[in-house]
Amino acid sequence: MTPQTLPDWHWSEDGVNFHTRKWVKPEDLNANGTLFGGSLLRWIDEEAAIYAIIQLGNYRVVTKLISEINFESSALQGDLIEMGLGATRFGRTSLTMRAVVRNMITRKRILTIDRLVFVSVDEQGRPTPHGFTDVTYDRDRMPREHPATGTVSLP
Ligand SMILES: CCCCCCCCCCCCCCCC(=O)SCCNC(=O)CCNC(=O)[C@H](O)C(C)(C)COP(=O)(O)OP(=O)(O)OC[C@H]1O[C@@H](n2cnc3c(N)ncnc32)[C@H](O)[C@@H]1OP(=O)(O)O
Repeated sequence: MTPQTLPDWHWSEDGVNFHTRKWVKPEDLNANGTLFGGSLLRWIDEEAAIYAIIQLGNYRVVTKLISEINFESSALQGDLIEMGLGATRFGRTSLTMRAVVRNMITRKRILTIDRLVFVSVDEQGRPTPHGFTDVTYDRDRMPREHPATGTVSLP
C-alpha cells in the first residue's frame, strides 16, 4: 500500500496563529450533513472581535468588512477544526486581519478570508484612533474598563 502523504501541519502559517478549536456538532450542520458556513462565519467573526479587542485595547470594536470567503473543503460531524487569525495591517482606526480555518482530521484547509476589517469606535459608535502600529503577543493592551459596568477600573 502506498503511504499516504499528509500536508505539513504547523501551529502557524503565514503569520496566522491557530488558537481556537471547535468540535463540529449536530447543530452546526447544514442539510447536506456538512458544516454550515453560517456557523463557521459566526465563530470567525467572534474570534476576530476578540483578537481586535486584544490588539486595539478597546472593547468597542465593530466589523467593517469581510472580503471574499473561499470555502476550500468542508467538515463532518465529529471533526475537529481550528481557526487562526493574523493581523495584516494597522490603520489609524482600523485593524485588518487574515483568517484561515483548517480541518484537524483531514488536514485540509476549510476556508481562507484575506481581509477582515474591524474598526475601533467610541461610545457614540464613531471611529476612534487606536494608536497602535504592530501586533502584541501579550495581554498588555487589555482594556481596564469592565465591559459590564463601563466604570470599574480593573487591576
Ligand atoms: C462599557 C463597555 C461596553 C462594551 C461592551 C462590549 C463587550 C464585548 C465586546 C464584543 C464586541 C463585539 C463586536 C462584534 C462585531 C459586530 O458584530 S459589529 C456589527 C456589525 N458591524 C456594524 O454594525 C458596523 C456598522 N458600520 C459603522 O458603524 C461604520 O461604518 C463604521 C464602522 C463606524 C465606520 O464608519 P465610516 O464612516 O466608514 O468611518 P471612516 O472614518 O470612513 O473609516 C473608518 C476606518 O474604516 C476603514 N474603512 C472604511 N470603509 C472601508 C471598507 N469598505 N473597506 C476597508 N476599510 C474600510 C477606513 O479606511 C478607516 O480605517 P483607518 O484608515 O482609520 O484605519
